[in-house]
Parts: sequence; structure tokens; C-alpha cells
Amino acid sequence: MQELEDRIRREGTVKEGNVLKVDAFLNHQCDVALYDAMGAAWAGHFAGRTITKILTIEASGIGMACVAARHFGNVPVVFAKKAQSINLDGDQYVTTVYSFTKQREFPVIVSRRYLGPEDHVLLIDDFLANGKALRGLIDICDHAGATVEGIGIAVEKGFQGGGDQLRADGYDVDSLAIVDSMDPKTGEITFRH
Ligand SMILES: O=P(O)(O)OC[C@H]1O[C@H](OP(=O)(O)OP(=O)(O)O)[C@H](O)[C@@H]1O
Ligand SMILES: O=c1[nH]c(=O)c2nc[nH]c2[nH]1
Repeated sequence: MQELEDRIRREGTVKEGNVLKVDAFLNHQCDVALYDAMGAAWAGHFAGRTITKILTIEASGIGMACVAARHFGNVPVVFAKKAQSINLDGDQYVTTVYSFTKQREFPVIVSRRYLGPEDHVLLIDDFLANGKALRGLIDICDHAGATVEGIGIAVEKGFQGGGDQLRADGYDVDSLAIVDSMDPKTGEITFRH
């Protein structure tokens, strides 16, 4: 998606440790017009698929998943929680995910009330790096007996391999920008096309 690549080039910064900082528009300050264009792009890619629910993971996926849902007939958006809370009651699907930016493991929790075998799920997230977050969401869908129809990602860091492993496993991964390389010294970013 040209618009997203342009924003990454203009406003993104490359940090040591394979970190691309795009928090000016994607995952801290949120450009909702860009989110809307991203939702339209995913809707184009997944046109013809039956999607009954969008599943994402807190925190950064939530905003873009909600805007994307407007392009999928306003299906409900469920976000996996990364901590137990008194607000979470009843039976839950639980798995564990290693967080790329927080560098520790988190429980990932979805109430059984909001995901079941009747669901056809689109997974949405802001970043795909090693694929840990998505593997956790897929694990939860498997436990629920739900069907994963596809995966919509804003920024995939292709050089970290998580996306290609998911594609090799048969998942339809639509990443709107795939970074093939990035250099923290020069700031140079190359995209896969
Ligand atoms: O493919 P992976 O290696 O799993 O990396 C991608 C995940 O990392 C980030 O989440 P993070 O836990 O860092 O926190 P955030 O959503 O709260 O920013 C991002 O939002 C993805 O969910
Ligand atoms: O802002 C972010 N930048 C990244 O490079 C990244 N990788 C996973 N999750 C990420 N979030």
C-alpha cells in the first residue's frame, strides 16, 4: 500500500534491535484516515470471504481493527487481553505470547463467550515480526474451533520471518507494507513488492 510505505519513509525511524518506530501515525498517535484506507485495502483483499468476527490483541491492534470492521459489515471486534482482571469472568481461552516490544511473556486471554466454532475470523494487527502474537491468536482460534479466514497486517518486517512461516503454513497473510531491510545507521528502509 503506497500510502503506508510513504508514511513509513517520511515519519518512521529505524532503531537498534530491529525496531521500526511508527508511533507518530500507527501505534501511539493514530491517524484514523490512514486506518480507514487500511481497512478498505484489507476488505479488497479478503472480498468474498465470510468474516463473522475480527480478532486482535491489545494494545496496538485494537484501533485499526475497529476501523477495519466498518469495511466488513460492522462485525464485532474482539481483542485478546494480556492480563487477568476482575472484569474477565467465566470460561476463557488462554495461551502465552512473548511480546516483542516488552520483551517478556504475557498470558493472552479471550472469553469463551466471544469466540466459538461458528466464527470465521479475520486476524488484524499493527506489526508482524517473529509471528508470536499471531501464533497466540491462532492458538486461541484453534481452541475455540473457529476458522481463521485470513490475516491483515499493517507492517510486516519480512526479514524476521514470521510472515513467511505463516504463509508456508497456508495462511492468507495480507501485509500492507513489508519491510525487507532497514538500517538503523543510515535510516534506509527497503520494501518488498
Ligand atoms: O510478530 P511478533 O514478533 O509477535 O511481533 C508483533 C507484535 O508485537 C507488538 O506487540 P507488543 O506485545 O510488542 O505490544 P503492543 O501491541 O502493546 O504494542 C505488535 O503489536 C504485535 O502484536
Ligand atoms: O512499534 C513497533 N515496532 C516494531 O518494530 C515492532 N515489532 C513488533 N512490534 C513492533 N512494534
